[in-house]
Amino acid sequence: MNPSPDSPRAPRHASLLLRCPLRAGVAAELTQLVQAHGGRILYHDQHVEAEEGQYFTSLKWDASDMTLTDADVAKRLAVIGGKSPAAEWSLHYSDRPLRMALFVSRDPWCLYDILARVSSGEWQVEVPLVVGNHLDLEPVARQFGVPFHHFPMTKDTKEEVETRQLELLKQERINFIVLARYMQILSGRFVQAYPNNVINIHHAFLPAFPGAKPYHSARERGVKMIGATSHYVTETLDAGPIIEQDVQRVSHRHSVADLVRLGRDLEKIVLSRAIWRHLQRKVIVLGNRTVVFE
Ligand SMILES: Nc1nc2c(c(=O)[nH]1)N[C@@H](CN(C=O)c1ccc(C(=O)N[C@@H](CCC(=O)O)C(=O)O)cc1)CN2
Repeated sequence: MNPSPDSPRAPRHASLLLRCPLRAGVAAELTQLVQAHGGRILYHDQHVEAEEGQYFTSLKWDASDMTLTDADVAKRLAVIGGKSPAAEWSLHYSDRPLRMALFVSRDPWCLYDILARVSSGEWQVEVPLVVGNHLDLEPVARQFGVPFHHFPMTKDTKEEVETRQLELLKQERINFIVLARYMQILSGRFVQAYPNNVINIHHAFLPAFPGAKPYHSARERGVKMIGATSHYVTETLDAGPIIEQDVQRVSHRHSVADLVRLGRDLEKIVLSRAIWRHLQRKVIVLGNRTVVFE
């Protein structure tokens, strides 16, 4: 169905994330770049890490009537941000949705939650594929009309399987990957192919209880709170920059099965908040920490 000629054109929004060495005037230069060339600022937030001498900003504007080309905006940002390696920035336009791959194993709740948010239109993102190391969740992907790619893996086949996975992700122009209870440890090679673009949900309040079976460890420790943590994936297990966390009270009456049941809701909400912030271009990484704008 084609929109009628007089239907309102969707606005074209630009979202800038920038980190650069702190210097006077950088905020004014960025807002001036937008406003002097037809952009209308919709959101602007900033943060300074004084000790590291770093400036961070999240700037969003309506670019529908910009008088500069995207390439010219990028060139001027490179000058403002500075060419030093200490600077990094990304500019995303709303008419080019990000492409997200989902990696799963056997646990379905996070996959259902994500696919429901995408299929309902809550999230403007493309999900070209689901990758699973087991076939359990193929029916879930099929239910939402998303191609499922089965990559069974053992320690001996991991390198070869990851090579095929990376080829598929490149072929599908994937921008970032979500590990939705994916229970395989990614190699350093894989992680380096998507730096700070692999998001994991760990079912514990990190740094407590990293690794497999955190609910068993929590029960054994007799905790009075369980938690969930979403973080960018690094080669070191469950040690990447934290994006979002939350907790839930528990007591001696809760078995491991109870903790798993109570933890499911935490995992879904924490992972969805992290994905939403990433989609909104609100997360910048500094070392092993993040700046997460509202
Ligand atoms: N490079 C990384 N890969 C993965 C991470 C990560 O932080 N860095 N997070 C995990 C998810 N996860 C906990 O949230 C987790 C998954 C699996 C295991 C584990 O030990 N699994 C197997 C070993 C599988 C393998 O060697 O690949 C096991 O139980 O022995 C621990 C934690 C996802 N990947």
